[in-house]
Amino acid sequence: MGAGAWGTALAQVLAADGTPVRLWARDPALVATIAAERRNPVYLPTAALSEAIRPTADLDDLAEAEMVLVVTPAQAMRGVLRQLPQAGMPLILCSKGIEAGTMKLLHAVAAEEHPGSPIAVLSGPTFAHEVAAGLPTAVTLAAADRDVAGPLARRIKRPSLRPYVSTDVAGAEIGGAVKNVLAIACGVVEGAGLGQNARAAVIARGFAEMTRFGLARGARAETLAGLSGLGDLVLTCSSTSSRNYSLGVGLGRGEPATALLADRRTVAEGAFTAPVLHDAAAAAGVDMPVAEAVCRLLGGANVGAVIEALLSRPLREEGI
Ligand SMILES: NC(=O)C1=CN([C@@H]2O[C@H](COP(=O)(O)OP(=O)(O)OC[C@H]3O[C@@H](n4cnc5c(N)ncnc54)[C@H](O)[C@@H]3O)[C@@H](O)[C@H]2O)C=CC1
Ligand SMILES: O=C(CO)COP(=O)(O)O
Repeated sequence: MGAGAWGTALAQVLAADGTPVRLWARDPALVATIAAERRNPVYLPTAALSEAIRPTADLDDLAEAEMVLVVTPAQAMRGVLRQLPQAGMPLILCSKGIEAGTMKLLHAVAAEEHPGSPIAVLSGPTFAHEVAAGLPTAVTLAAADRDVAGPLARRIKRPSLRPYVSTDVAGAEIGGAVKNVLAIACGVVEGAGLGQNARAAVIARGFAEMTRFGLARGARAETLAGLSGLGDLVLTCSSTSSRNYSLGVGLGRGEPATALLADRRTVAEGAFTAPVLHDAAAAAGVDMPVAEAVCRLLGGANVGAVIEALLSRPLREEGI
């Protein structure tokens, strides 16, 4: 469900061995193009798509599915889930974010919209173009019930896709949501020319923020230090393949956030997560200075002033 870069890549890795996969896109014109060209020229132009992928613009076509992978932008998830037939099939949430307004993690959103469906979360260091190309990738597959996560993991594993099972759903989600905001911060470091020492500092202190917030919201530290937390943080904080990192590079160069966001066709989730995270951290009484700095930059604050404010914070002991 969702034919952006990530939904298309997941469809491809699952269908590469001939497993039939329906790929839902909301845009019928994109569905027609994917069916005709066996490519998604808008969101994943480099990947040749398997004949086993059947694109559709009709959510009713998913009613008979063995499972549904939900891969819309995080803020669109509730609306699209509301239109999906209530067929009780497992839902695997692959998007990364926190719902604006409610501050809910996406598994809670899905459970509200589909109370009859088992819910799982798939998250980790996974650039879509690499997954579609069959390059080796490991992910966290989390569900509250191990008897849900285990069979799903066995069903989606492929020679190049290795799921690790977890029962820490909140931890798997928080890592993916928070790292997008921290990836913007690392992009800012590059764009502002602050050097590699500074980037490593942002990754390490950002991880401390992720851990503080995660623990406050019921996550386990070992999950945050795993694929869906630290693993994904390292990936997206060090590559311009990350849309979030690239957005940060622009901000660091002093380009206005409004113009950078208006220019994007693809989603940089961190820009939507940052203000929600700011509110959620305040509600949980958690200090998140790096995420807060990203929020200020997205709101139009001056780069130099934001960096100065971060560096002049009172000294503290290292640790979470
Ligand atoms: N691209 C990647 O490498 C990865 C992305 N993700 C996550 O997957 C989610 C989707 O990301 P991508 O596929 O990369 O996005 P994308 O930017 O490539 O495509 C977004 C897709 O969502 C659709 N869309 C936009 N608004 C919508 C709405 N209101 N209702 C339904 N569909 C809507 C667009 O038409 C498009 O098909 C995000 O939460 C992202 O953080 C997770 C892992 C890897
Ligand atoms: O989540 C991702 C890789 O795991 C993709 O990162 P971006 O959304 O920053 O491109």
